[in-house]
Amino acid sequence: MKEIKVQTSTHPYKIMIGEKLRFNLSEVLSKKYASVLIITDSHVSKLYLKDVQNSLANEKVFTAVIPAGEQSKSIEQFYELHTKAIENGLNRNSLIIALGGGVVGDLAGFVAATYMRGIDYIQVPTTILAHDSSVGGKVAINHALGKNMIGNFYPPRAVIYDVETVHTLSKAEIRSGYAELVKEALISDVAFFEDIMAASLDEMNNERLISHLQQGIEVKARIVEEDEKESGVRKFLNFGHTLGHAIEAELGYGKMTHGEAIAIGMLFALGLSQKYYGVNLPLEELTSWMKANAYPSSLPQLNPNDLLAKMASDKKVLNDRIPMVLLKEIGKPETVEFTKEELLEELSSFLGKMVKA
Ligand SMILES: NC(=O)c1ccc[n+]([C@@H]2O[C@H](COP(=O)([O-])OP(=O)(O)OC[C@H]3O[C@@H](n4cnc5c(N)ncnc54)[C@H](O)[C@@H]3O)[C@@H](O)[C@H]2O)c1
Ligand SMILES: O=C(O)C(=O)C[C@@H](O)[C@H](O)[C@H](O)COP(=O)(O)O
Ligand SMILES: [Zn+2]
Repeated sequence: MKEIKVQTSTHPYKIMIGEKLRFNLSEVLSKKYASVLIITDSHVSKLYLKDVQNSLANEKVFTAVIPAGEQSKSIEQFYELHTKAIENGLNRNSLIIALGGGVVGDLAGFVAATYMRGIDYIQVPTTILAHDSSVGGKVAINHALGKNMIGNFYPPRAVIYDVETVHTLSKAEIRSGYAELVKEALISDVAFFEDIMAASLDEMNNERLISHLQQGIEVKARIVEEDEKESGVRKFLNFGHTLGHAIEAELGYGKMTHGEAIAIGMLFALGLSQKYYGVNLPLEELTSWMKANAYPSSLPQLNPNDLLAKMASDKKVLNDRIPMVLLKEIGKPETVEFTKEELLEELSSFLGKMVKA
């Protein structure tokens, strides 16, 4: 097992990465809790809930199973989970366990952040994407007008990542998770990026997968330690997200996976970076890799003005300009502000190509 420590303003926590960790949760909990509520979704419950329940034989355990999918990051589901917590008598000495991907992690983390003004929770990620979402304490639900609009920064007590679980993911979910690894590579390290580009998602060997997950987590953990509340370098973790989030909201949550939307957002951000800095970036290499790995290469017709309106309500926006994370080169991200008019031209041309592709 590998351990990565994260220091936050409220408390430090450990990310434990290894195989079969889901069978030993009790052993890694640092304290005894009055009760535990495991929140998971309808797919993950069938695969891993029993293992986790059995590993907590000495605790009083309740479970809540939400419908799988992005639409569960909703105010209604949030309220239902609070009802469940109250009905089961959870108190300030109770623990919430988020067992699943980023949807469960973001939602359950936000329930933990708000139940009785905040109780402990741990992340037990089961998707590749959740190497990112389980670390850093961003917890949230969506609003029809924007992604993750209702949330908080609320770090978990621990992240227990049993990497064996990702072997049951569908190809679409592997793709989605790898988009965030590509993001972490692009903002940090050319060797990491090239190692991903050299791999095929269909033939990924376990050792390489674990190495990518560990590298991605290291990148994320170090950024979060430096800037937990996103006033500076944490914005770089949003590379590809300004457009990606707008696409998710415009298409309707869950129509495209988070990672696929972010992958499209990264292509846009790379093209914009090339033009803005007059540099060559691996836009073609990434486009070919995405094609080889069956990422969506086209988009339904979307109105650029509607997308821009969503981008203008992004959390990074502080005035009437839209901050975009760009790359000067791999590992050298910067935030650059654009007017809506400047972005409209770029976006219209990008979307034109995506619709035709
Ligand atoms: N908080 C953050 O820092 C952060 C970072 C990145 C993404 N996110 C959020 O994460 C969400 C996306 O997370 P996700 O991609 O994990 O989606 P998800 O949680 O919806 O999981 C994807 C699908 O895979 C299924 N699944 C989960 N684990 C499985 C397993 N081991 N085997 C088989 N199926 C499994 C789920 O039931 C679901 O159908 C988005 O809402 C995004 O905004 C948050
Ligand atoms: O941890 C971060 O910071 C990120 O930006 C990670 C992103 O991958 C993630 O999708 C996050 O939820 C986006 O946050 P938001 O503040 O743009 O909603
Ligand atoms: Zn993301």
